[in-house]
Amino acid sequence: MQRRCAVADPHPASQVSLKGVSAGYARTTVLTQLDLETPSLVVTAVMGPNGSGKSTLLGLLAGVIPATSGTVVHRTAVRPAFVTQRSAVADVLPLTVRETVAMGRWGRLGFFRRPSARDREAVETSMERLDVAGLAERQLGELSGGQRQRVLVAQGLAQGADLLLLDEPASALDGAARETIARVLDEVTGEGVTVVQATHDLAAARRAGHCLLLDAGRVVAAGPPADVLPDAGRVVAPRPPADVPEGAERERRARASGA
Ligand SMILES: Nc1ncnc2c1ncn2[C@@H]1O[C@H](COP(=O)(O)OP(=O)(O)OP(=O)(O)O)[C@@H](O)[C@H]1O
Repeated sequence: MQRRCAVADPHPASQVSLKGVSAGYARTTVLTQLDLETPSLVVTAVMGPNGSGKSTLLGLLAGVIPATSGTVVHRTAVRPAFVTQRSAVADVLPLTVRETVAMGRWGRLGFFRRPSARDREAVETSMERLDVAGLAERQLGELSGGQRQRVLVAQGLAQGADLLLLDEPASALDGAARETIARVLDEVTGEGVTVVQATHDLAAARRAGHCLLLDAGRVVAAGPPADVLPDAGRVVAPRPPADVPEGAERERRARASGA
């Protein structure tokens, strides 16, 4: 496989281009022969049923899961910010909210450099935007799931990357906090950031500029939400058990519907 970072991009409209990409884990191939583009400076929503490969795709875009074949071309060489639902480091260290968000700057600081005024400003601004500045001195471990989720998004934002990858950023949130995150994601696309988020939230996907629908590790639809989301019910609906042949399942449904 090839991972290339090009500054003079032949496809400036794409933040990341995948061609014939397969990827997965030690004994499992999850993503199969993916061809896709994530458009620059918009929010892309990645949807699909449980196990369809959304998190694996984000890991691939983040560079933490290698492609086993195909090419992955990033528009720039800047390291993407990757926000997962849990942070392994923050889980084991007794960190305050401010320290957790400041971890987003570590990649820029190197080991010995002290945070500059710009680093501190990025941390404070990110906390304010995600509405967690009032929690700055609290320990991360004392927060509710929704507060914690917003802190992790603030950490991703503080990194200052041009590609922000989020794995179900709103899963533990109430309506107001969802709105805060959705608004911030919209805003940052106007500030030079491309956003890709995996989500089961249809409202978040409708609001996105671009949608990718995955099923069983393949892209089954891609495009503007209005074109892609009518298919969401079909793909998100549970599939028949693997051992039931398709024809038998069709007959079972026909009998159940009285047809
Ligand atoms: N660390 C891992 N090792 C081996 N297999 C994994 C690992 N993580 C995920 N998988 C498998 O990869 C497949 C895709 O998982 P993935 O987490 O990418 O799906 P998803 O669409 O994000 O699911 P969900 O909606 O439940 O979050 C699943 O079959 C899962 O069991």
